[in-house]
Amino acid sequence: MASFKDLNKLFNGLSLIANEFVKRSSPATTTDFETLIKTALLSATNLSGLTKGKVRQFSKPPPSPNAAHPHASASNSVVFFTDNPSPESDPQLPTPTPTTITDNDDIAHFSSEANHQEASDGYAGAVAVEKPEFPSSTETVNEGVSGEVAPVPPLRKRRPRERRVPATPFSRALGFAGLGAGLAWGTLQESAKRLAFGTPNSHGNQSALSPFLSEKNAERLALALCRMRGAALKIGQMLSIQDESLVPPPILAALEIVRQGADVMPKSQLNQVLNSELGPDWSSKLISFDYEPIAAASIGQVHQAVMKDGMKVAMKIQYPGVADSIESDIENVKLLLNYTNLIPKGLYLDRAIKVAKEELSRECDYELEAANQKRFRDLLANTDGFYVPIVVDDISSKRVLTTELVHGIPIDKVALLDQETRNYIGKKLLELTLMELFVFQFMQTDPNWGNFLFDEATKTINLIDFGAARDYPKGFVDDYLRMVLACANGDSDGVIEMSRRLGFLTGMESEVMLDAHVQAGFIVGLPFSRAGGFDFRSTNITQSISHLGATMLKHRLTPPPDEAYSLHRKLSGAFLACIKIGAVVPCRDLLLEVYKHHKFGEVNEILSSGSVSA
Ligand SMILES: Nc1ncnc2c1ncn2[C@@H]1O[C@H](COP(=O)(O)OP(=O)(O)OP(=O)(O)O)[C@@H](O)[C@H]1O
Repeated sequence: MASFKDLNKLFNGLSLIANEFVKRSSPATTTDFETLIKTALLSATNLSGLTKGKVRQFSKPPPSPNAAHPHASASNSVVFFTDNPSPESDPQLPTPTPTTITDNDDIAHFSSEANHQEASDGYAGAVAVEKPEFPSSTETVNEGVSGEVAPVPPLRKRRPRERRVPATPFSRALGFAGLGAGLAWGTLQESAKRLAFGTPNSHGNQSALSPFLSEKNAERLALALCRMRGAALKIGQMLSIQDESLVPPPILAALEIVRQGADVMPKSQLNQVLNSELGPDWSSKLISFDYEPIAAASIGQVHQAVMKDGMKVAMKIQYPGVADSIESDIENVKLLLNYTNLIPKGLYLDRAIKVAKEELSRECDYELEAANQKRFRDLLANTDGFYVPIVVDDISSKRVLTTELVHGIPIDKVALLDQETRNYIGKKLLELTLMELFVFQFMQTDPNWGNFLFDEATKTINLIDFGAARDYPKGFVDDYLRMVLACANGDSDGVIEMSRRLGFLTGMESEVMLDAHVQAGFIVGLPFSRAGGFDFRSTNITQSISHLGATMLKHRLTPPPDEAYSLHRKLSGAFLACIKIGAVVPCRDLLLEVYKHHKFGEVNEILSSGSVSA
C-alpha cells in the first residue's frame, strides 16, 4: 500500500514538471529556453543523485595582498571609490576604482567566532556570512600575555554558495518543478530502502513514519530553498522558528540550513540591481562598498558600506525577480505541500497563504519598510533599552534599503550571558511586544531572532528589519487585551466571549472545541497568571499547546481572523525567545502595567471576572 502511495507521489512530482512545461511553453524566451535546458539537466542529474546539493566545503582564502591597507585588510572584497570616476570603466562596476575585489566563485572563508567582531550580527536568521579572518592593523585579536597573536581554531559552519537568483517566473517555476521531482525521487528511494531493510523504529518520530521526510529529502528541500530564495525561503525561515522538540530531527536540520541564510548573488547580478535601482552613479555617495555580503536573507542580501560622511551603513539589496514571483512561488509551494499530503486538515491553508502573500508583497517594498522604520524610530525615541537605526533616504529605493549599521548579539545567541542579563533581555522583549500591540497599535511582526541585536556595552537592543509591520484596529486591540487578561485570570467565560468578538469562534462550536480553546488560552495565559517572575526555563507551554492543537484542528469551524496570523507568530516568537534564552520574566506585572494605562474605546465592557488587581 505504502509503495503504491509513493509511486503516486512520484507521478505527482513529475506531473508538476509536465504542468510547468505546458503552462510556460508559449511565452518562453531564448533565455528561458537556456534556463530550461540547464534546469532540466540539473533535475536529471539531481534525479540520478549527482548534484543533489551537498553543502560545499570551502577552503581558506590566501592572505590579502592589501593586508597593510587599514580597510582592505579587513576584507579583500571591499571596493573604494574615488571622487573622479573613470568613464571607461566596466559598466558593471559603477564609479569604480576598485582596490580589490574577491573574484572567487564561492564566498569561501572560515573564521572563528572570537575573531568575528564586525559581523557578529551576521548570525541572524537570514545571516551568517562571515568576514575573512585577516585582522587589520587596527583590529584587536586574541593577544597572549607576550603580546603575540594567539591562533584561534577556525569554526566550521555552512558557507553560502554563490548562485544567480532565478529571476524570471519561468526559471523559478522550473526550479520548483525540479525540486518536486527530486523530492519524489527521494521518497521513492527511501521507500525502496525501507522495503529492503525495513522501516526504522518510529518512537513517535515523524521522519520514521513518512518516507518523504527522509534526511536526504530534507537536505534537498533546504538547499533548493536557499538557491531559489524569495517567498518559499521566507516561509521556510518562518517555520524554522519552532519549538525544537516538536519538529522531526531531519526537518530541524534542514530548517537550520535554511535559517543560516540563502546563497548569495554573484557580483554581476548585484551590480545590475544597484545600477537599475540607484542609477549608475550610486557609488558617488560612498567611500567604500563591501562586495562580500554580511547577510544573505530570503528576499535580499545585505552589504556593508561607508558613506562620504563616514557613517557605516548596511545596504539591503533585493534579489531580482522575487517581488514579481511571490504569487507563483507560493502557489508552487502549495502544490508541493499538497502532493506530500503533509498538511493536516483544519489549518485553513488557503487563508494562511492569502495572508502570507499580502505580507510578503509588503516586505518586498523597501520604501514601505523605510517608512515603518522611521515610524518605529520616533515611537521608541524615548524608551530606554531600544535603538532603531537611521534610514538613509539618499541611497534607498523600492528595492534597496540603506540604514545605519548597528552591532550586537542576535538574541538566540545570548544563552552564554549571565542570568541577570538574560532576564533583562527577556523582560525587554516582552515589554516591547506588549507596547507595540497595546500602546502603539503598530507591530513589527517578524520574530526572527536576528532582528534583535543585543549590545552588551550599552544594554541596548538594536532593532532591525521593519518589512513586516502592521497596524491593529483599536477595537481589535481592546478586545485582545481583555482576552489576554481573561486567559491570565483563568476566566473561561471571558475567554469565550472575547474569542467570539474577535472572530476566533463562531458561537456554534462543540463543547470539545470550546474546552480545547479555553485550555489553550489558559496555557498561553500561564506566564501572565501569577505575580513575580515567570521562569521560562521550566515551562513546556509549546508542548501543551500542540496536544490541544490537534483537537482544535479537528473541531475548528472558522479560520482565525487575518490579524491573528502575524500577531500569534510574533507572540509565540517572543515566548520562544524567552524559553530559548532561559529567562525569568515578571510577565504579569508587565501586563498589568499596560492594562492600567490602557484607554479602552467606547464599548468598555467589564469581563465577568475581569477586575484586575496587581
Ligand atoms: N542596519 C543593520 N545593521 C547591522 N546589520 C544589519 C542591518 N540591517 C540588516 N542587517 C543584517 O542583515 C540581516 C538581514 O537583514 P533584514 O532582516 O533586514 O533582511 P530581511 O530580508 O528582512 O531578512 P529576513 O529574511 O531575515 O526577514 C540581518 O539579520 C542583519 O544581520
